[in-house]
Amino acid sequence: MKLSGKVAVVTGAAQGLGRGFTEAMLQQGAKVALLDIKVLDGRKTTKELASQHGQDKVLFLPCDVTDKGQMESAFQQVLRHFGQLDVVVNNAGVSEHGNWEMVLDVNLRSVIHGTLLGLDHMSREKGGAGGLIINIASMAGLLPMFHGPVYAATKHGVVGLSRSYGTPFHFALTGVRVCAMCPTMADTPIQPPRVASTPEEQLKADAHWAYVDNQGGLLQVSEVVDGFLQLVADDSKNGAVMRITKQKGVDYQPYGGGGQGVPYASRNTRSKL
Ligand SMILES: NC(=O)c1ccc[n+]([C@@H]2O[C@H](COP(=O)([O-])OP(=O)(O)OC[C@H]3O[C@@H](n4cnc5c(N)ncnc54)[C@H](O)[C@@H]3O)[C@@H](O)[C@H]2O)c1
Ligand SMILES: CCCCC/C=C\C=C\[C@H](O)C/C=C\C/C=C\CCCC(=O)O
Repeated sequence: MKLSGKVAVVTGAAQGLGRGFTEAMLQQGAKVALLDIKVLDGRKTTKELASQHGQDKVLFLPCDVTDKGQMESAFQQVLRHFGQLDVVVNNAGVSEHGNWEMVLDVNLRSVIHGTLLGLDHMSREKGGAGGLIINIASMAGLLPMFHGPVYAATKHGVVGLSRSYGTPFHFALTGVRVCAMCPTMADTPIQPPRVASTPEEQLKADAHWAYVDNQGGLLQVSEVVDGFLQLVADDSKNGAVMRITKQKGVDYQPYGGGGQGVPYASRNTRSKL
């Protein structure tokens, strides 16, 4: 997809990877709605981006992605403000912590909801023009993570969701590509400090940073953004799961076939479009 003239929604856009994706899309001529629960940071980021790219190119909407009403209202406001929607980036996420239900709500439930809203507004079968949904998973969506079992479970869920909506069966109806990105550890505020406040936390932090150092350090946000732009540009990628690591850079998780809905989509669904 060429981004010039397109409209995107990015959740968790106030900082980190979400800010990076937003900035990159603005540079390529898109307009972007930034959604985040951090209102002060979101406003500050949006102001900075507006001064570089133009006030008419950005819109900040305070939004807790776990609140279904707030998400629905945010999507409505984007359509009212910009008049169209072409790209949804479900990026907001939190790392593992004591409240596992909250990790599940932010990292998986809200991504499912954001995907369904994106499909509602962009699907050809519902009068939309088609589009692109990129769900930000993690290498923890493909590997176990000893200090993040719930985090890993949510990211595995994001990969399964994206692969399933990214099948020919759905694309024939919607014209919406759905893909997932799986970066390894990246240099954003989500990373824990090297020095923790309790011995138990220190044990985890030491193991975490030993893993990061052993992998060649943290990815820079720009390395993840480069992969993101490749995925946006390549219209042949649907249901694709992009990996980004220090060792191999950008590549795709290989999968066998199955569960694609191809015979049904080609025999029945396609002929109705
Ligand atoms: N940094 C990494 O190592 C890494 C690696 C792989 C995947 N990821 C994933 O990338 C995504 C972005 O992470 P990041 O590293 O930029 O982290 P980050 O903490 O810098 O940014 C996350 C953003 O999400 C927002 N957010 C959190 N909960 C929210 C909610 N309920 N409603 C709205 N916004 C909310 C935060 O306010 C923040 O702005 C996450 O899904 C994360 O799991 C991160
Ligand atoms: C001590 C708490 C660490 C919290 C780390 C925070 C966020 C990291 C998020 C990334 O999405 C994780 C990315 C890749 C990790 C994948 C597998 C790790 C395997 C090794 C391990 O178990 O640590």
